[in-house]
Amino acid sequence: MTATVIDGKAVSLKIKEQVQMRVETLKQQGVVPGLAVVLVGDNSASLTYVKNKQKTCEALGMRSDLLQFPESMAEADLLSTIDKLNNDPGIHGILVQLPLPSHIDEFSVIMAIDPQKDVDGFHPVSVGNMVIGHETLLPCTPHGIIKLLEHYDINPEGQHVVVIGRSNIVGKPVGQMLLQKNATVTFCHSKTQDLAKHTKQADIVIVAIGVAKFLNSKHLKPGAVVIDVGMNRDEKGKLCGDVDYEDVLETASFVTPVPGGVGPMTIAMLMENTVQSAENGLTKDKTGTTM
Ligand SMILES: Nc1nc(=O)c2c([nH]1)NC[C@@H]1CN(c3ccc(C(=O)N[C@@H](CCC(=O)O)C(=O)O)cc3)C=[N+]21
Ligand SMILES: [Mg+2]
Repeated sequence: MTATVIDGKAVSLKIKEQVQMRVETLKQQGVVPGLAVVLVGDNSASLTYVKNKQKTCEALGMRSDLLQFPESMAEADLLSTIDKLNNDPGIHGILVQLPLPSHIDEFSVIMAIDPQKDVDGFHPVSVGNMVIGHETLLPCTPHGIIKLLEHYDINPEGQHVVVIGRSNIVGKPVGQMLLQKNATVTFCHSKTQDLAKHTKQADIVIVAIGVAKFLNSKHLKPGAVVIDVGMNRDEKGKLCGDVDYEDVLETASFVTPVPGGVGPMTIAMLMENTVQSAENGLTKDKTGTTM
């Protein structure tokens, strides 16, 4: 039985439609959700992603400011730029494109963003709230993965989830969020002994390690759900994931393609976070309390 291909493009479109409606409602109340994307340096990949985010923002009727600075920008200047955005009432979401040049400390930059506008969900306050299960802006890729599972009625409750990779932007948060949804979660990483022993027990495997076509059917038990967060270039320069896609089709029950799987969901959830932040701001203004 061939695996069902999880159509991230289609699900992301559905989410963007819902965001568009929420933008319309906000506009009737005089609020235009605004996203500021800060890009330091001219790394071409980042430029493509940033342009993609801007295009999507505008297509949904939101304001999108792109602030681009030279690679040599001083950390202090970036921090004061963020401070201005924190205080700009027309900006509800702030995203500083990573990675940053090595002379800039990423942690200080993330810490400088007002958690109310932290649409990446990278700020320690956002991460802390997510881990304890408190209302917060959730990290886009992990949240997008949860939405994909929901859309295909894949209920993580009681399921054994194996996450391979423990980055702060995908591996760690997605495991915590699935724990929050009552899954049994195993975190695997480069120091894990006998990886296949763990992955062959998994009902759901999430791969986010940046190694092209790493995971194959020998890592899986029949019927496993495979979520590929990889974003690599294969020998022909084509975008490919961390999963040997053709090889797992006959073993997995569901698999996400790269491109067209998790990637588009990341963008859609960024849009949703921006609208959510604008709605939070409105609630705060009305009730004078923070969400
Ligand atoms: N502060 C910050 N937040 C981010 O969310 C962030 C970041 N920095 N730095 C870089 C990564 C990368 N990223 C992607 C988002 C969508 C696609 C995406 O839409 N991928 C499409 C393919 C796009 C293509 O064709 O290249 C897909 O997988 O179908 C890819 C990559 C967000 N990032
Ligand atoms: Mg750095």
